Amino acid sequence: MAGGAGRNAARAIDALRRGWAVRLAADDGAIRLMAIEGADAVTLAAFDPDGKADILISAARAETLKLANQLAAADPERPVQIERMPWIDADVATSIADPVLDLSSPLKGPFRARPLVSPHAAQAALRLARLAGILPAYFVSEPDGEAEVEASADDIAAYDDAIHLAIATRARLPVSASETAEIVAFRSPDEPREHVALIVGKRDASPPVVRLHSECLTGDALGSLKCDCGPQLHEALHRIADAPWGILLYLRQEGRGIGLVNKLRAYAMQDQGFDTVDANVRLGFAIDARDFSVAARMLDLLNVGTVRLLTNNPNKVAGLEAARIKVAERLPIILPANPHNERYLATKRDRTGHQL
Ligand SMILES: Nc1nc2c(ncn2[C@@H]2O[C@H](COP(=O)(O)OP(=O)(O)OP(=O)(O)O)[C@@H](O)[C@H]2O)c(=O)[nH]1
Ligand SMILES: [Zn+2]
Repeated sequence: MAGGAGRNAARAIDALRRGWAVRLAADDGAIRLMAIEGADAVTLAAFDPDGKADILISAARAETLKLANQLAAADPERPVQIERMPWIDADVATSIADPVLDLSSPLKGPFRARPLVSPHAAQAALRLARLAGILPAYFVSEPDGEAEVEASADDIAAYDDAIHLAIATRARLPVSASETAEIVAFRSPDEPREHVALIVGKRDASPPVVRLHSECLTGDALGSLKCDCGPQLHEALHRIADAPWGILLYLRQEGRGIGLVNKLRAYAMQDQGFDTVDANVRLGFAIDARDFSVAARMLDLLNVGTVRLLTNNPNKVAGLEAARIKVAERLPIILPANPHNERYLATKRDRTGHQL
């Protein structure tokens, strides 16, 4: 989709992060949005001088706000529009948007749900929030004639499609696990995240040992003990180095695809007692927002059709196979727990199907 669609989605992401209005169109209508995250009295007055804009949130957030009994069909994918009350200013809206604040700012209410103007545009809006790495919560109004940033639900749906990903460059990269490794960088004209592959060992006809590693700044770079990412990354590199050959794909899917800031919000929720699954859901995201077709595309570009996959996650196997990469073997990668990640690992085992 290089070109128009990518440009529209990129502009919409940029606009939302800056607190600017976006007009989002779908086959069933159009809406005008401003992210609640970062909104203040001034930006809100500019977006909505009459104080009439409603609020758009995820179904999960609506449930926490005790709106579930007002929803026609309890569809977890369907966003919920809350009627704007005079007492909902930018600060109250922020407490509606951000579940991390629930303990410190008990919620006002009651809230009233209203029919969605355009359910498809509203759904695209929530997807756009994940792509922008912001909370899925907006001020929403009917579009007026003003020229604004405009995007369509189709633009948003196509945004992180890996189809235009290509190899940008490659170079020798000696690493502690292997002095002869080669790094390959991938880039897409459609979106800014640059994925990399580290190829270790001498390529032969056997299927390589492959690790799909999703970015985790806290675990990979800071030595976080809350997850198993850092030790898994290093173990994977050594296991690959011990094999005839292999590839580590470093995927820029921070926080299982919700971005660093939202992951840290999920951590704040975990500080309040929620587990990793409930924290994601309460924020208004899927339990796992990753799409592994990007990894399949990278393997295609490296002319690899069959892999031996280092993972405990059956969804990674299924994701590759759905994208026509054959997984000849799944190799477990299990590391000892520590007191800080015990519960996280147990949740992966008990609630997300990890084979641990
Ligand atoms: N949203 C969210 N993301 C997290 C949390 N803890 C870790 N992550 C992210 O989860 C991802 C972990 O990815 P992987 O280790 O590749 O995948 P996995 O699903 O655990 O599967 P394995 O291949 O078995 O390790 C990284 O993107 C982390 O940033 C959390 O509590 N919340
Ligand atoms: Zn991690």
